[in-house]
Amino acid sequence: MSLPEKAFPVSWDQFHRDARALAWRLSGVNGQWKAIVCITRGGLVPAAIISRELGIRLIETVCVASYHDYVSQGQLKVLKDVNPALLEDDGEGTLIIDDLTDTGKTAAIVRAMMPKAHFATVYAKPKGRPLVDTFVTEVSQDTWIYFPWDLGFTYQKPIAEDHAG
Ligand SMILES: O=P(O)(O)OC[C@H]1O[C@H](OP(=O)(O)OP(=O)(O)O)[C@H](O)[C@@H]1O
Ligand code: HPA
Ligand SMILES: [Mg+2]
Repeated sequence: MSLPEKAFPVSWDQFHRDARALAWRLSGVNGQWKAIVCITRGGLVPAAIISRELGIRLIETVCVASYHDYVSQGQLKVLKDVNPALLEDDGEGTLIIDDLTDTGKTAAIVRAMMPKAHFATVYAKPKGRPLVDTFVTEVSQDTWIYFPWDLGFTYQKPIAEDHAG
């Protein structure tokens, strides 16, 4: 297993600001969303922030798992489908939320369930970007985003020591 070249660590504060920025963008897209479908587990945190900002109280989940460790993506498994009531009208008026899109495979599976829904993520990498309607920040494909719920405080070597032969 090889780690991606670049690291993009995100603090709670930064994540809150970025998720709020996503809510601002979404508020300009549609007056009123019927419901949020959040893709667990990563979509749970931005969905909480966006539901608060946009006053959306109907929250549904679709449970998808794929990454077994940091980098390698296994077979995608849908552990729980969306409530069938939300699949009527092909998901029109529904907002799908995830923390990020990377290869776009998760987005493609969930989009196929609700083709008319609006798909939004906080972060996007180039391969997944065409599958997302609204996002806030793009990072390169060779970057790994470290979310605050996966991090703890650790000692950081000075940059100069990293470069020393
Ligand atoms: O665009 P893709 O290459 O499909 O990757 C993006 C997905 O990968 C991560 O979820 P993961 O499956 O690791 O599960 P988690 O949300 O429970 O951490 C992330 O939260 C996205 O849902
Ligand atoms: O860059 C990432 N960070 C965290 N989880 C992920 N799942 C796919 N890509 C990523
Ligand atoms: Mg996820």
